[in-house]
Amino acid sequence: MSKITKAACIGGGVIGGAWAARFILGGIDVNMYDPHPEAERIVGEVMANAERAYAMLTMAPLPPKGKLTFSKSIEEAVQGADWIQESVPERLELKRGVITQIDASADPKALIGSSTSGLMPTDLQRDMKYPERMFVAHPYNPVYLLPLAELVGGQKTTRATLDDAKARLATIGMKGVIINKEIEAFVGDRLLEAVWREGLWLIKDDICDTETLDDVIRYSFGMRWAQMGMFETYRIAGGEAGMRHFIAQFGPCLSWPWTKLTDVVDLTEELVDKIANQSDAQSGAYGIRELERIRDENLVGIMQTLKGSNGGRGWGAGKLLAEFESHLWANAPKPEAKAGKDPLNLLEIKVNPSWVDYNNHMTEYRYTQCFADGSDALLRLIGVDMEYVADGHSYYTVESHVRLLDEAKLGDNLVVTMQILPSDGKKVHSFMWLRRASDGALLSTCEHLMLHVSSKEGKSVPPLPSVLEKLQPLIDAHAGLPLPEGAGRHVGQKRG
Ligand SMILES: NC(=O)C1=CN([C@@H]2O[C@H](COP(=O)(O)OP(=O)(O)OC[C@H]3O[C@@H](n4cnc5c(N)ncnc54)[C@H](O)[C@@H]3O)[C@@H](O)[C@H]2O)C=CC1
Ligand SMILES: C[N+](C)(C)CC(=O)CC(=O)[O-]
Repeated sequence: MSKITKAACIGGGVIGGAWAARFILGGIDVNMYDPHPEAERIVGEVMANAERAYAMLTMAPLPPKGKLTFSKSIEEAVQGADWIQESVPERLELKRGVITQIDASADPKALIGSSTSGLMPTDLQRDMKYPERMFVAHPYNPVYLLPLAELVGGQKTTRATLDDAKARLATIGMKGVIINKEIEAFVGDRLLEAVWREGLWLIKDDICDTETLDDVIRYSFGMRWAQMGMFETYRIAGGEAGMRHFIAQFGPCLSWPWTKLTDVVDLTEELVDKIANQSDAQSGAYGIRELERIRDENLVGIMQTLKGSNGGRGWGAGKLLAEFESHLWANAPKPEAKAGKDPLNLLEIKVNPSWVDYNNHMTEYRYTQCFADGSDALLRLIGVDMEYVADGHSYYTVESHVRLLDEAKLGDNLVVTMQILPSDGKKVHSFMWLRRASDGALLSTCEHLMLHVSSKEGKSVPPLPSVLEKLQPLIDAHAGLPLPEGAGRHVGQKRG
């Protein structure tokens, strides 16, 4: 599969900095050019928030981080890059000049994406020598978490360029959506501008203030839109008769009309003051980076929930996250099952902010998650991968007993180790320990029982030989070990 091996980011503000973070956390080296005197600080702060977000987002093994280098010119930045992302301010002349400069210095085969929110790619590629490789890759803020990029070609862009861009974006967890025809503001910003335009009228006309307007969005259709778009949502709203009934009922309202969409609000100084003051009253208690972190935690939670939706198959951005994680696992170095008398070292995990509860320590079900992920790590070790599961074989957990012995705190690095208790492969009985990495303190234990099943036959069966030949040496190596303290306990039994 084609991938991005080296990227250049031209412009490192809100969007360019976050593109750089997406590339770097995807294991890609980035050359950045931005003449802003504080570009390194700004990109560094975006990078820190992005790393924090990824630690919450996924347990899958990210590749080693790419290297970030600041360049002194566009010419220097684009050397060796096979993906160049332009993210300079939204002014046609400036962007066209920058893109023409990139074109003149870059490898003629390198792809050149523009982050423009609405300019036409045909206008941007006008002066290029190799315009066929230039397109709009319009992302959404924050680029390191939101996976969409609208891919829009100009008159001289080839279809192969757009297909290639889409395939490469998939390797960094992004969904490239190819837009059929070029149009100002593409699809997303056309929709957003309609809502934004109407919102400005509602504030100007004192129908509501900024906080009320935002509450209307976030307590209602904002949540719906994270998981289904407008058409799927309205299909459901049509009841059993679906979309046709919905249009029959609400179509006529469009001409009443309920919007002022054709009118543009005059952004007078008075209106800008009004909006800015209301916005300060609404959110001024938080700094921008703080708001970014809150936003990121919420987005991570939404994506993780969507990953578990639809009977575990995932939905929308959550399905994409699951596919990205499979890609990461498939590309990670394969762990080897080393048989020996020591407990198996299975997993290292960091306690992230969304795991901490009102008692200010890791909430109880996350202990269980650590052990579930620990037993998944054992399964990877013995060759139970997605292919094996797709073939109709798997292990199901049938029993587990977790003891909470000490508190895991925000930011702690945790380690899961395992001793395999007497088992025959069809049954895997184990004992796991969760320890704090810094001082080895024991925080929790779990006694755990899994059965190997044939999902086609709906019953427990022995594992296939390919798995048993990796598992048996581990079982044998631990066979003579004494039972760990805590194994075989019942709930409420005194320690000792
Ligand atoms: N902010 C947003 O929510 C989104 C913005 N975009 C698009 O991304 C692009 C950048 O927007 P932002 O990052 O928000 O702007 P920004 O103002 O945060 O960043 C622009 C950066 O470009 C740098 N710059 C200016 N001239 C340059 C040059 N000649 N060469 C290299 N760097 C130069 C500036 O120093 C600045 O750091 C725009 O096209 C915008 O429409 C796209 C999606 C969302
Ligand atoms: C406001 N904006 C036009 C720059 C917004 C975008 O382009 C996309 C986004 O992230 O909302």
